[in-house]
Amino acid sequence: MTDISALGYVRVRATDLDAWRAFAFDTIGFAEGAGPESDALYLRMDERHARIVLLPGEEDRVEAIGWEVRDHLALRRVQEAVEAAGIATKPLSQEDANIRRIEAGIAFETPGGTRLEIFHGPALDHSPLGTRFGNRFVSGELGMGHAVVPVRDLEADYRFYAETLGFLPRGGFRLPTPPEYGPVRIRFMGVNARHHSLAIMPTPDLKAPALVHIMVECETLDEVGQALDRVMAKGYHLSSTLGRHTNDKMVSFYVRTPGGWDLEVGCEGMLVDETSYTAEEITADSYWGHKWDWS
Ligand SMILES: Cc1ccc(O)c(O)c1CC[C@@H]1C(=O)CC[C@]2(C)C(=O)CC[C@@H]12
Ligand SMILES: [Fe+2]
Repeated sequence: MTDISALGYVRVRATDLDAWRAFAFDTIGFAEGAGPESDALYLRMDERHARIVLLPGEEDRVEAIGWEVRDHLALRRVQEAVEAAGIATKPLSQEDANIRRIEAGIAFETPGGTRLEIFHGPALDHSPLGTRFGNRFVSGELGMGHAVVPVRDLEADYRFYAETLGFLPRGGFRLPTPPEYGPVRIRFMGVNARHHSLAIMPTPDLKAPALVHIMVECETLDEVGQALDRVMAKGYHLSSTLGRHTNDKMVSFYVRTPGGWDLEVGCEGMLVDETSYTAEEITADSYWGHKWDWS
């Protein structure tokens, strides 16, 4: 089993924080968290000070994906494994750890160039979670949700996540590419009972680190439906209609964030029992729904 226990946080650069404010707090129902970086926006979902951190920037891009480990021993094991794979790691400075409200962490890049941070010891925010609509998120030991990341060389990153970091393969989905390309798959990977905390998507023309989507899970279908109502009423671009995925059984919709990537808002995700699970290939993304709008 992997030392990585959950998706902890995502830090992104954002060009339009006012748009993010209206989207995150008034539409989706994140709570506003507090933090030391002036002008940054902290999206809170639970007792962590923030799960998504939006930093003012010249462009919209992902800065780092933070993966949580149990303690400093696990952090050291991950660091040794990454170094042994020939990838240099850097400890986060005390200042960087303070900013993230964590005890300690390291940073490095995957072979494909995604910046990862591995951390332990998050400091908790015990103040009541003031979400605008009284909505609740499913996180805790399942982590904040999942991230889907585009990678140029899928095999290289897939092997790194699986063989070096110990992520568990949780199946794939073949993209409808021409047969002469050979099989091209989105790969799903998990680190706990959440079906996937990460998916990597082959993107041959990728130029800079990016995000395809982040998924957050609501406690109830009503919360998802109410968020969908608000998204529609306010005229956000619905990237995909409501539907139920075949692998994690999640009922979700996708909305285009002010950052240009999608937020997947879901509920009813299944829990994986590792004693009996085998990684499967799904042949449809959904049982129903999920009609994509690429415009
Ligand atoms: C298939 C699937 C199952 C569970 C998920 O949480 C999930 O995000 C997906 C991916 C959905 C979707 C897809 O399968 C085809 C390619 C898509 C449309 C993308 O380009 C982004 C999301 C992808
Ligand atoms: Fe997803």
